[in-house]
Amino acid sequence: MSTLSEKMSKDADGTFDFSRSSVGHFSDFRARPKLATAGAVLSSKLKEPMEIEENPYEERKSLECMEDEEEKKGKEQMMASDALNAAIRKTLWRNKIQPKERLKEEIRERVDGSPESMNEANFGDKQTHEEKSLGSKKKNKQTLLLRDGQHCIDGEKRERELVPHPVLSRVLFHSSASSSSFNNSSAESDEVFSESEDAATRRQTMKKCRSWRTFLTMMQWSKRTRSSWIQLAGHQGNVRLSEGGEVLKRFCEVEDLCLQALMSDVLSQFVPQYYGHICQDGERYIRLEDLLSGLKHPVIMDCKMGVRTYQEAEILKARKNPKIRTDMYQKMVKVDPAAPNAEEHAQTGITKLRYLQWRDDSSSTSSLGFRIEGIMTGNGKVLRDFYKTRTEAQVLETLLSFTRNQLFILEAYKSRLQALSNTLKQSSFFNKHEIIGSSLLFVHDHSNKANIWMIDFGKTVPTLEDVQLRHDVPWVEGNQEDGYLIGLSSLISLLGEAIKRAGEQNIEQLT
Ligand SMILES: Nc1ncnc2c1ncn2[C@@H]1O[C@H](COP(=O)(O)OP(=O)(O)OP(=O)(O)O)[C@@H](O)[C@H]1O
Ligand SMILES: O=P(O)(O)O[C@@H]1[C@H](O)[C@H](O)[C@@H](OP(=O)(O)O)[C@H](OP(=O)(O)O)[C@H]1O
Repeated sequence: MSTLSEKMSKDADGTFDFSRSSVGHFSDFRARPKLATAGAVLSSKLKEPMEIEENPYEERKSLECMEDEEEKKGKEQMMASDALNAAIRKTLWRNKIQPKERLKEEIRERVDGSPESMNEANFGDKQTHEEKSLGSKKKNKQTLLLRDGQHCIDGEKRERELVPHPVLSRVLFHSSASSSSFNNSSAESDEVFSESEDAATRRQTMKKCRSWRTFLTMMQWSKRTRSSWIQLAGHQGNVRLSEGGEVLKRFCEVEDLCLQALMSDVLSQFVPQYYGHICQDGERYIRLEDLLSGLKHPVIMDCKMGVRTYQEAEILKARKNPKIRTDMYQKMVKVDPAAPNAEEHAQTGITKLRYLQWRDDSSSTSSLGFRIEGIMTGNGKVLRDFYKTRTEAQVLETLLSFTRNQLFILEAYKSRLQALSNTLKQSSFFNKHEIIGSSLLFVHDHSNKANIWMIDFGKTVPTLEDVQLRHDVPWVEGNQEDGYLIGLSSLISLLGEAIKRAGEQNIEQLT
């Protein structure tokens, strides 16, 4: 089995030229202060605004659409404005804060007219707005309000009924339906500007509308980066990106309940924002924030956490009703023809439990408490062959290749995991759940933005009343331990080792 660096070095375009990248980034690193937390690392990496040069045509086109000089000036000023840049950067790559604080911040932003409120609307807040809008506007379609306020649109091809911010909807209307500039006297405007508003207030609001439009134009550019969205691991076809930019995942009640609980837990800052459900063509989906949003050429790694990937219930099921799976036998033979025993060869089948246990043992799951499921490199190459990446040395090599020895990416990842470790200690969700088959999604891009998120709660279940999990002790049947913290501490220590190795290599290359 080849290591990741071997696989990468096979790339014809030489994208992964370690010597070049290492030297460059080392000097970068030396110039930066040592950053203590992921938040600090991230904010220090968010200096670069969106890559406007990516779509010069779009920029020109949108500028042409602006009719009056004032508007052009407004746009230029807005583009130069630090505040907007900060808002966009934050929108593209937010460093999450607690939901309550977020809600307060959003309310403030809405009052101030900041564009962020559009993209990062709090679930409850957005929901209320959607419901209100749905109630007040008589739509020509049947809208069913489901439990928890989620809505499901019947007989309609649209993905969801998202009603944006009132001012924003006006901007959308104007920018999409007509190329004319904003017109105070239009019927549309009348809905936005109440009769009691004086001219000054109107002017003020118009200014905001323009900033909204500028923001939307810039969001259009960021949308371009979506072509690099990918479902890296898991059941293929289970997860996809909607037209509206949300991640839609096939509905699973177990996962849905977890996500709901997580939104009000301290762990929410490590979990994609959950927006409820949607029904589409008779299929139900969970709506999630896209963690790759705004990233150009994202580099991703999916690590499945824990010392086992099967629930105790699956053991009981396998004993009671052993179902022989030919597909799993075939997958096993493909990786290791010698893995099945004589009986399994004879029946050309194995049970799912046998397959999952074999997967755990031949990868680093059983020994290190996590395994690498897949990696997408910056040039879009997808690597999923980590079945036999088991030892610390193999994982370390893979981590170095994944990050291309970039010290500050490694540092940011390590800090983020340390923050996760601290937060897990305070989390009541973590305290009360057995977390099986959940992943950590590592994401960074060429502009040095990096983050790690918890995803996939399809096999995460509440523990029984009398069970108190530690998460850091070995599993024996019946103790329900998942070994999540074993995996986390292995990852942290391997990242520490990778930082050391990358530093040494950088020094070697400099001397
Ligand atoms: N919110 C998200 N934003 C961006 N990408 C995501 C998001 N959620 C999932 N993905 C992508 O989809 C992949 C699979 O996600 P997930 O693990 O939730 O699916 P799954 O089918 O339940 O997996 P499994 O079969 O391992 O249980 C991830 O590796 C990631 O690439
Ligand atoms: O990654 P691999 O080697 O392809 O193996 C799959 C992986 O273990 C999934 O986690 C598992 O789904 P669950 O997590 O839902 O159990 C799936 O079982 P399935 O084929 O029964 O869906 C396996 O096929």
